[in-house]
Amino acid sequence: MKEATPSDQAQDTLAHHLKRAQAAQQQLTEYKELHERQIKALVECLHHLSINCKGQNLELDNRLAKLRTQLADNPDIDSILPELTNLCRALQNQYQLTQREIGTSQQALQSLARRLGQLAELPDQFQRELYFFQQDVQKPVHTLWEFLPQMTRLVGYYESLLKERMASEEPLAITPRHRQLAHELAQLLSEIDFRNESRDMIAAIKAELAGEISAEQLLEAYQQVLTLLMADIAKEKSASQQFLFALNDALGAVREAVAENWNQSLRNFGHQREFHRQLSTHCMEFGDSVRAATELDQLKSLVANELGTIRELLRKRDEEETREFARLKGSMEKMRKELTALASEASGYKDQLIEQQRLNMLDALTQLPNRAALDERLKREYRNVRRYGNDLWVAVADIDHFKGINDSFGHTTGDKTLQVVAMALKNSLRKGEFVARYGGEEFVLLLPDVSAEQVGQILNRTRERIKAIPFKFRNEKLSITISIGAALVTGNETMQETFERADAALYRAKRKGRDRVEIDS
Ligand SMILES: Nc1nc2c(ncn2[C@@H]2O[C@H](COP(=O)(O)OP(=O)(O)OP(=O)(O)O)[C@@H](O)[C@H]2O)c(=O)[nH]1
Repeated sequence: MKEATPSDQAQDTLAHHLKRAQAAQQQLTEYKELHERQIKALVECLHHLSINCKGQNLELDNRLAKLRTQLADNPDIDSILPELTNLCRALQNQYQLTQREIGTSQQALQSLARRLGQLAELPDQFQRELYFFQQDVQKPVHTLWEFLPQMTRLVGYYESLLKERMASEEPLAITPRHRQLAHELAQLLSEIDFRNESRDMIAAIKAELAGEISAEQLLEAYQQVLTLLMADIAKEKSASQQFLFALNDALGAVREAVAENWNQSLRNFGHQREFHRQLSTHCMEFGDSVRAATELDQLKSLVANELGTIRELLRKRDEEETREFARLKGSMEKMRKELTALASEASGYKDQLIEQQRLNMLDALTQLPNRAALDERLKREYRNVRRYGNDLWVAVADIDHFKGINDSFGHTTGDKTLQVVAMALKNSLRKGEFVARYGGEEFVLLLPDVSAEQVGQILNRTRERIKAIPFKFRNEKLSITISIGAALVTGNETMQETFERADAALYRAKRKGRDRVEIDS
């Protein structure tokens, strides 16, 4: 066997190294491919993760979007390392923030659960569940996913309780505001004058408003009153419409009759002219014939003939005139009837309007002038004060402890008391004086041309008179008293200012023990 030369040995070594180099090269290529696959998978994973994290906070969103762009452009980990470091910091901050938020929300859930537990008449089972929930909600949770079911649970409790409460149809609680509204509606009803057919219903609503009314009943009362008011307005509107239609028809008929008369007059005028023409032709012909006649007999016969013709003409004319007169009479009669019907319609409507106007100025319960009437009267009186310097006293009278009468004997008794007091006030007036129901149990008196001394005497007399009325409620004898505050109108103040002074005097009278008159000085 031939011995290997050094050169052979060197060649073998080289071949061996070459092989190893190739193997290493192969390995490197495989490693690079693997690395690229891993980077790709990592990039994809980061991409999905970043999309999943989206929406937590703006800064994080911006960083993730930047990272996604960098990874898509150049998935070189070295170049994105600084951004990854920033991102890690932002994620850590976000985690801490989420923890804090979850903690706060858990506290809120706990407080809501506590408040829910404080509601009256909760079923035992519900109370128990709520207790366990409050325990659970105190345990720490680390992610939103752990927290969300807690929230859902509490929402479920609220929902089931709501369903149960709604099913039991518990009435809405009545608040002081509801009571105030009921009172205001009752007062309004006293001031409006409804049609006779609505009065029973209004009385029933008033009685309901005076008692312990529920929120639903109050709403229903408002709805009923609105419906009645709408019906009244509609009736009023239709009455006016009917009157206008009747007026229109009557005027149409009158216009026709006038036109017919006019045409008739024109025809008459034509007939008259024709008659005169015929008569004058005959007269001329007759004159000619008379002048031509030589014999007396001829003349006689001519005259007789002519008289016959004239008589005939006059008869025809007479007949025609009789016919025309009858026609004219008929048409005048028709017109007269239409006008009479219209006049009676108009007068009915006028009465209705006057009655409505009167009712609008009267308080329905006491039949005293109402606030609108008072305003009108005050304007007139104030003008007189300004123009002639007259004295005018404004007095506000208020029944004492009236609420007590309503509360003890009922609203209907209260209403009757108001009527009696109103009548007494009205009867105490002298000529030129005025009283109105101002609202509720308050009345306003206007006393012109009296001195301060006289006004005190007059008002005290009225007060005593009312006190002396022998009221008897459920066999209990009672005397009703009133307090009065009065103020003299001064030339340069507004009505409002005088009223305020009279009101302040009334308040003083109440404060000083009621059943007295206080004059603003
Ligand atoms: N019956 C009835 N009561 C009314 C009417 N208008 C108002 N009221 C009642 O009048 C009462 C007025 O009460 P308050 O303002 O508290 O005064 P008061 O009880 O008269 O007491 P003082 O004025 O302080 O002496 C309320 O209870 C009203 O409901 C009405 O038209 N009819």
